[in-house]
Amino acid sequence: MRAGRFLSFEGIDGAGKSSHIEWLAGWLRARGREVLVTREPGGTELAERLRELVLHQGMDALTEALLVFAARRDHLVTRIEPALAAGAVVLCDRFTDATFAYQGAGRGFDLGVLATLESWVQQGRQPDLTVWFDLPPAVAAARRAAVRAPDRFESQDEAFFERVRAGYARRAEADPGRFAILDAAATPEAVRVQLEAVLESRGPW
Ligand SMILES: Nc1ncnc2c1ncn2[C@@H]1O[C@H](COP(=O)(O)OP(=O)(O)O)[C@@H](O)[C@H]1O
Ligand SMILES: Cc1cn([C@H]2C[C@H](O)[C@@H](COP(=O)(O)OP(=O)(O)O)O2)c(=O)[nH]c1=O
Repeated sequence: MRAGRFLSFEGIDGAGKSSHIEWLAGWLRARGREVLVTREPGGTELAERLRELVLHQGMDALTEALLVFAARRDHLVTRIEPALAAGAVVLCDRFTDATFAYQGAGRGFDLGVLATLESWVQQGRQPDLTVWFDLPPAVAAARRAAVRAPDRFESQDEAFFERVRAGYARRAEADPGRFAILDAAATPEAVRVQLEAVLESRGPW
C-alpha cells in the first residue's frame, strides 16, 4: 500500500483554490490514488457546524481561534488521520496556515498561543505539501466582487488581506520545504500548468 499523503491549498479568498482542487483530485485518481477532498473549517458534521459560527457569528479573536482549532481536532481524528492511515491522498482546502494568516496576521492574535494550540491539536501532524495560491489582494477582491456575498472574512478591507498575505509569507519562510508558491494572478490555465509542475516535482504519486 502506498503511504498516505497530506496536501493543503492556501491563499486569500478569491485566489483560485476551489477552482483547482477537484481537477487535482482527478489528476491523482488517474494515477491510481484514493483521494479525500475536504476543507477547513469543516470536513465533519461537527466541524461544519463550527464553520457556520466562525463565518457568520461575531466573536472575539480567542474564541475564533479556539473554534477553528476545535473544528480541526475533530476533522483530524475522525477523517484525515484515518484516510492517511489507509494510504489515501488528503486534499484539504485550507489548514493551520490559514489560522496563522487570518487570526494571527489578519486579526493580530498572539502567534505563541496559536503555536501552542497547533501543537496540542495536531500532535506533530502537518501537511506534506502546502500549495499557496499567492496573489495581490486587489486582484482577489475583484474576483470576489464578481461572484459572491461576502462572509465575515471576505468583507474585510484590503489592509486586512495584505496582512493575511504577509502571514502566509511568514509561514512559507519558516517551512520552505513544505510550501510550493503559485502565481495565482495568472490565467486559470497558467495556474494549472504551475500546479501540475509542482505535483510532478513532488512525485511519484
Ligand atoms: N486564475 C484566475 N483568473 C481569473 N479568475 C479566476 C482565476 N481563478 C479563479 N477565478 C475566479 O475567481 C473566483 C474565486 O475563485 P475560487 O476558486 O472560488 O477562489 P478561492 O477558493 O481561493 O476563494 C471565481 O469566480 C473563479 O471563477
Ligand atoms: C481554516 C481557516 C479559515 N479561516 C477563514 C478564511 C476564509 O475566509 C474562511 C473560509 O472560507 P473559504 O475557505 O474561502 O470558503 P468559501 O470558498 O466557501 O468562502 O475562513 C480562518 O479565518 N481561519 C482558519 O483557520
